[in-house]
Amino acid sequence: MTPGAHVAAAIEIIDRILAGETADRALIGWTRRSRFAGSKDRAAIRDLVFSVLRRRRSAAAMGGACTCRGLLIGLMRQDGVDLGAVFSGQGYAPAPVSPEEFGAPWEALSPAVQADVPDWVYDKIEPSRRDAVWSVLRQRAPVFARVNRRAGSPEDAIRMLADDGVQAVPHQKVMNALEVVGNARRLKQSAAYLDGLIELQDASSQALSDLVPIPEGGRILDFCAGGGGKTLAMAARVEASFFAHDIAPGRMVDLPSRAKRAGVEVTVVNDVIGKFDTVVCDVPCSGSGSWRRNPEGKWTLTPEQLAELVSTQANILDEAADLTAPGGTLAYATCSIFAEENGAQIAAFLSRNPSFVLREEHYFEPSSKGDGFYLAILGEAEPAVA
Ligand SMILES: C[S@@+](CC[C@H](N)C(=O)[O-])C[C@H]1O[C@@H](n2cnc3c(N)ncnc32)[C@H](O)[C@@H]1O
Repeated sequence: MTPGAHVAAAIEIIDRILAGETADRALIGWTRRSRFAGSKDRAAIRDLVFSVLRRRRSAAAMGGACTCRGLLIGLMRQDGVDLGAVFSGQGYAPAPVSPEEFGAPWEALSPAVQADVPDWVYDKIEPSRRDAVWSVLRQRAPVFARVNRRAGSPEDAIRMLADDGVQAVPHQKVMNALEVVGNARRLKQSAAYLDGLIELQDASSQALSDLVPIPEGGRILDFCAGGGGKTLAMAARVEASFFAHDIAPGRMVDLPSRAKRAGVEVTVVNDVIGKFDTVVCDVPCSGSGSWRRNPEGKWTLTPEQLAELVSTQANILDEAADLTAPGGTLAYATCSIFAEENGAQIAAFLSRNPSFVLREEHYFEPSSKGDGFYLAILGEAEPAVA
């Protein structure tokens, strides 16, 4: 396929997204209808679609309209692509661009439009963080893998991946993290992945899992386990009894097979009984720290939804506090960059639960080294001896 045909395909897919389909569904549908496209074509088209979703506001402004064609024109203008070469009208390429289709130049866009977030979201973080955070979230996310140290070393993983044509390098700061720098789309077919030597996991998510205190031989509960990314990362670190719970048990359906592949034991529990030495709450949140991976979230989040999430998080924390053994640890995590889901949520929890203290707090800003996350390590004070 030519670059023009890639753009025509992206226009078709974005048309469906604008009509209400999710990006993943629209991409899968296009792939099914377009058997002629090879894996490199599919990767190039996916890249265009996700770039538009990340930069939707500025692309619409520069392309003169929030239509599928306008968005692609705006994106290409931003990237300095020769529009005449791509929108050539030749073969499968889209029709040439007329001067009326040009929107505003980059310099004329407001800061929130350049940041590619809604106005109310733009104002939510302090001015000193805005430029760095919003510009990172407009970019493509790096791909990270976690090396399962029970199965081998980072060097083993890099070698095995290279044998399958996947290039990876060690992460500068996170011990068992690799950045996949070439042929990431082959990762899930690689022997290193299929044999349980690596898992796909963001580097900040790995760093956060490494910081949760896990006593050897203790009872550890992942209260919002979802797919189990953090459960598996913690279980790879220490010998302890791991329990996974989620209000939506269907989300944990792959966890037993993933645990088996990784050579660790995790018990899935629907009814949580007893107390635990460590309770981890990786709560549902705005996902704002990982919006470059899931860019649709930044356009669909509303202030009302955010308020509802904050209230759900508070309820989960209170429930999890009751499950924490005296002297135990309650770890609270989000992939959010907003204060009300992070530090302010914990301050409110501490005022409701004076028997807990804040032991550690970690902020991970979204960057080339990982997504945005927050972690609070809380401790339940030992009851005083009379
Ligand atoms: C951020 S995701 C967890 C991701 C997961 N820890 C991982 O690393 O892959 C949040 C999870 O919380 C679950 N959840 C929402 N409300 C809950 C509740 N009241 N109790 C337990 N889990 C809940 C959701 O179903 C969702 O799977």
